[in-house]
Amino acid sequence: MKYISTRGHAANEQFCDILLGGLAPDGGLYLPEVYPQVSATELAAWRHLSYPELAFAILSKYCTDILPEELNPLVSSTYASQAFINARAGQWIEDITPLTYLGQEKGVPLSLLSLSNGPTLAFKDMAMQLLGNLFEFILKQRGQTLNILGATSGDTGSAAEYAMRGKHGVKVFMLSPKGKMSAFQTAQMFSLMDDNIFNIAVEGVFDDCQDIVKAVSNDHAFKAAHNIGTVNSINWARVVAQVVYYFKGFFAATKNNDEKVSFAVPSGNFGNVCAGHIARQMGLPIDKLVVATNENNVLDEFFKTGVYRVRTAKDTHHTSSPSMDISKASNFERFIFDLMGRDASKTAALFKQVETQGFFDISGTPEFALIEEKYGFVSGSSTHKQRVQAIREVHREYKQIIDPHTADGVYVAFKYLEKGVPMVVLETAQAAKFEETILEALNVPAPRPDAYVGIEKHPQRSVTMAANVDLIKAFVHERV
Ligand SMILES: Cc1ncc(COP(=O)(O)O)c(C=O)c1O
Ligand SMILES: N[C@@H](CCOP(=O)(O)O)C(=O)O
Repeated sequence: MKYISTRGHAANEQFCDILLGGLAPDGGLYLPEVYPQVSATELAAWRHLSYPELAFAILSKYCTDILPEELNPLVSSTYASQAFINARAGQWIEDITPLTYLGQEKGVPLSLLSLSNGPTLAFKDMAMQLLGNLFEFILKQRGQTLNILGATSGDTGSAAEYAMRGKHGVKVFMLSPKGKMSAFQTAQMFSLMDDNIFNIAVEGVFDDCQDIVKAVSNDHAFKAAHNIGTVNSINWARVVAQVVYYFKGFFAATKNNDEKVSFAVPSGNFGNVCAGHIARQMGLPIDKLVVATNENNVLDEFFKTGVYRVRTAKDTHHTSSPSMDISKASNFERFIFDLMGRDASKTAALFKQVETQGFFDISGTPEFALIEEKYGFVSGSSTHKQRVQAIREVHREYKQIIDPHTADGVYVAFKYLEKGVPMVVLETAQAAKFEETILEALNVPAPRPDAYVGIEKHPQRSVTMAANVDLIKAFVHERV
């Protein structure tokens, strides 16, 4: 399998190279040159696979430069490991992503696909645990080291740091927006004292952090001299690992492969729902992909109007679903590339316009007309009040405590219920990570795994820096 850039000016690469490289050298994002198709026979055979077996079946279509006998143990040691043991009840969750059936909403089966059973209690662990093992394997094979520069709005950071702790030859430099993550998320990252982990609190918003990561990656000389890699969903490996649970969720929500399922996906950087788009392109019978945003509704606005208008830091809201406080969704470019018929020059022109004018407008074009019909995308957004209401409702009706991001998904999912199509909401984090909002909604804290009781009181270590590319580069340079 070869990988191409959405901007069309980078050499085609193999999986292991783009895993280490992250952003393409022309500033684009990598995608496979074709999406492998899953035949009806294959889909029938996959229905009964365990999570590690399914992950291997899917990943072996993409990681073609890793021998199957090497990939299989990496995948099974990731998804059959102790990493997924602690999350809820202190037991290993064999399904890894269990589906919880909530009930019938307006005659439609409604379920939660629980993705937060990994070590940091958010869906990012699903891909990040695999990335940690893949990095270690490839770096050892090549005798190289890697310095990861990442951006987080709360969950990618801790998932990456927990996955890379103690990994030989890997250092992590993680940028987060100062004071904008929940107390739990902050403590989870900043209480790590490992020598290979550096937490940098940036005076700005998540988009400033992501811009810095992209600017450093686009400085090819610096990137090469400092072995810079990335763990954000800029990195294709993150997205492809997330494709697996759409298949698992589909099988769990249906009895046979003639049925269809809709997925509601709490969205910010568009990585999670982009994985759903890839699964659909591979032939998974997905009806709708429901993009749910919070008050930072850039994506909702696009899917409703065809105008993609990014916001400045000043216009980015600090909300109670803070991990989705994103106004420049980096993976969106992958979808636009597909929507534009994989025309890299059109894609590059649109994102050039975003850089220079802050928006593009494809309303009235034949491509925009295809979005729902051909690609199944619909969208909605929620406010703080609506999220709190959704948390209360799910607790009252179904006895489940959901986190505010999942609540965004539930709220928007209700608008797209369709007879005969089960609706699966992706549960993207455990409620314990957002105690303040849970207390506001339910007056009781969400249960926490033992390992996290009192984490906010642990000593913390981080440095604060201005949102300045040169300062961050100097910081990295001094430590690698
Ligand atoms: C808990 C949670 N929900 C939803 C999202 C949004 O996912 P994505 O950025 O892949 O759209 C994030 C962050 O990415 C998150 O941490
Ligand atoms: N919501 C994320 C932001 C980064 O997204 P990513 O999927 O591109 O890593 C976070 O919690 O950090």
